[in-house]
Amino acid sequence: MTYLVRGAAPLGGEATDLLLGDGRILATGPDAAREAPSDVVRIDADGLVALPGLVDLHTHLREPGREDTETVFSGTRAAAVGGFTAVHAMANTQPVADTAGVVEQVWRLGRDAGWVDVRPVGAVTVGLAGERLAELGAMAHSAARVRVFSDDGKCVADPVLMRRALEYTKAFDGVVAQHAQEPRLTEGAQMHEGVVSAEVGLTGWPAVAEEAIIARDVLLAEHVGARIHICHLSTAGSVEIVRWAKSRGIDVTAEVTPHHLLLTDELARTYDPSFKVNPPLRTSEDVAAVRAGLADGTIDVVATDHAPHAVEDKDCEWSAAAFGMTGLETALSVVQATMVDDGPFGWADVARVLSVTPAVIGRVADHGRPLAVGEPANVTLVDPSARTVVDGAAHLSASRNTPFAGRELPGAVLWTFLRGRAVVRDGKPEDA
Ligand SMILES: NC(=O)N[C@@H](CC(=O)O)C(=O)O
Ligand SMILES: [Zn+2]
Ligand SMILES: [Zn+2]
Repeated sequence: MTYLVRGAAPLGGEATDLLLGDGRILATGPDAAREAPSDVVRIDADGLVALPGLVDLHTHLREPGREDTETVFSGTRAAAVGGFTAVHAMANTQPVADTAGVVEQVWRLGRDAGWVDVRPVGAVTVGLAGERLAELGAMAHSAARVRVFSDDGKCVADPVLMRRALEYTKAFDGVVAQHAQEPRLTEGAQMHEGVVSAEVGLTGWPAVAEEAIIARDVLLAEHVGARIHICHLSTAGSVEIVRWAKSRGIDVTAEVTPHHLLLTDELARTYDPSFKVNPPLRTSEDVAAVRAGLADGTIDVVATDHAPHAVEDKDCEWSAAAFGMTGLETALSVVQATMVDDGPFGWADVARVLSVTPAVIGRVADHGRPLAVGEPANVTLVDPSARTVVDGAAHLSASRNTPFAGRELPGAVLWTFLRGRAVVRDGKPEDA
């Protein structure tokens, strides 16, 4: 199938036409209509923004092990509807993705589902237990070609193991993505430690638990000469540390989640576990700092940390509930709300933090590329003028634990093309 996308604005710039076919962008501008075959499918994209397909560095797909909450199929279908064309599948599955066998299984499931490209993340340590390094090289050299390694959900707390992991991954151009949480400082913690935790009587999680690990690890990365990535950075102090590390030339990148760009610990007053997440929602000062850090490039990317959970693990009292929120289907809207409509970003900046840079960090070929002739046709068409009230029941994820339910958010993904194939049309997955 060949598609003629008429009048879309690439990266929010001047409107033009795009001809997509044979998996590639075949032509742009006046050439597109001229070169279109007679059976071309025309898409009126007036008022739509064209972006390179989004790339998520941090997605929990839950397969193998918790297929009741998400599968590779359901999660990648939700991702496509959210405008993504590639996702990194986190390693905290059951069994843990700590062998070439498991990462190849996840990679194959992703390929067979066909919604987005799935890049499995390999665990840093066996069973995420933080004791022995997993077979990092075997995962890197497997069919899944793992480049991102993370014990996400758990911190690689042992500095000797962290050092070794940085040394090994450097050898094959990989990166360790650290879930920065000093475990001794967060025992029993339920939410951000501050005024609100004291008032509602929940055990607090101090900002320093995150910041201490980031400070340690950027220094370790400098010592070893390796690159390092920081998962879901959430505090003003963390932004300062990463800014300092970058100014020193340390090869560090960092991500922020949509929920940490928009929500604060005030929401814990509701005792609604939809707002329970790791790291916890922080203060409005932290939200301002992560927005500023994303705006000035200290924070490189937005990553969803899509963390689906079963109803029984969320529909219970706060302290018994699981940590985590879904995010694939709302990420672009939250970035538009916080950084475009209410911030300094243009659409080229959105493409940078949600596609171009995550593809570079994850070493994902064919994604985050310019919308130019000859490039792979991984393209997302967005209507920035749309307004939607979020309804978890309408989401395609197998889980419903969105923290944005009932909120009106801007923007809607109308079309997602994976290598020229329309996997989402008019906002719906192609099989619907
Ligand atoms: N973010 C969360 O609150 N939970 C994640 C783990 C993680 O990202 O640390 C999960 O796997 O549920
Ligand atoms: Zn994490
Ligand atoms: Zn996570």
